[in-house]
Amino acid sequence: MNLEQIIQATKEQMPLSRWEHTLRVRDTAMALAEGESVDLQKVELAAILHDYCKFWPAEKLMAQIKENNLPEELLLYNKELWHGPVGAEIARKEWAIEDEDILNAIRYHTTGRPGMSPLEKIIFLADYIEPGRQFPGIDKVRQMAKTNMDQALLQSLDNTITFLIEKRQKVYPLTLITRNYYLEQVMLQERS
Ligand SMILES: Nc1ncnc2c1ncn2[C@@H]1O[C@H](COP(=O)(O)OP(=O)(O)O)[C@@H](O)[C@H]1O
Repeated sequence: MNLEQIIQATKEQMPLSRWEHTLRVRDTAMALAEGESVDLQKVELAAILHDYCKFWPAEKLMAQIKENNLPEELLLYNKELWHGPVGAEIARKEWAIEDEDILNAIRYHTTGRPGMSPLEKIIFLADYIEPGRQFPGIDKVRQMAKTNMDQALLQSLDNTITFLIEKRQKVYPLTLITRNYYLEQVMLQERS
């Protein structure tokens, strides 16, 4: 497995604007990783690969979900949720990435999950706050991410859930469970 080959192949999966987003996610993730006990090579690899399948056709993603026995419940929700879990399978099969932490960072970068590792949190937040993102409340999350990643996660999950409710869209239950988990974590931290 060679990073240059992975970079080239990833670039070929997406339009230039999404590749530029990927590079900003990598840079943001590397900055968030400062002072955290994470392997920077893993941060870079997970960031590069996180959107590998983002522009694959829905039929191809659907076939991969079935073929790899991924949760079929995903098919009942927004298509945007499919590329993370499929991306993790592709990273394992095409790029021989066996590191579960990297695979989980790719797998859960859109939905989150309770008990995320530092690497998973970094990729989730970097995707959310990279400098190309512009929406109300983003600067608050950027500030939080510098001092307390759990608080930043909670705020970004709250924002996403509120956004989906306002758009009258279904919320994937794992994201609700994740939000409740991080609310508890933040409340415990505030009490201690
Ligand atoms: N828990 C969820 N349930 C349903 N849809 C969701 C959920 N989380 C995110 N989404 C949808 O996915 C989109 C963002 O997915 P993401 O992987 O971050 O893509 P992008 O990088 O293009 O923002 C949101 O705009 C929303 O429409």
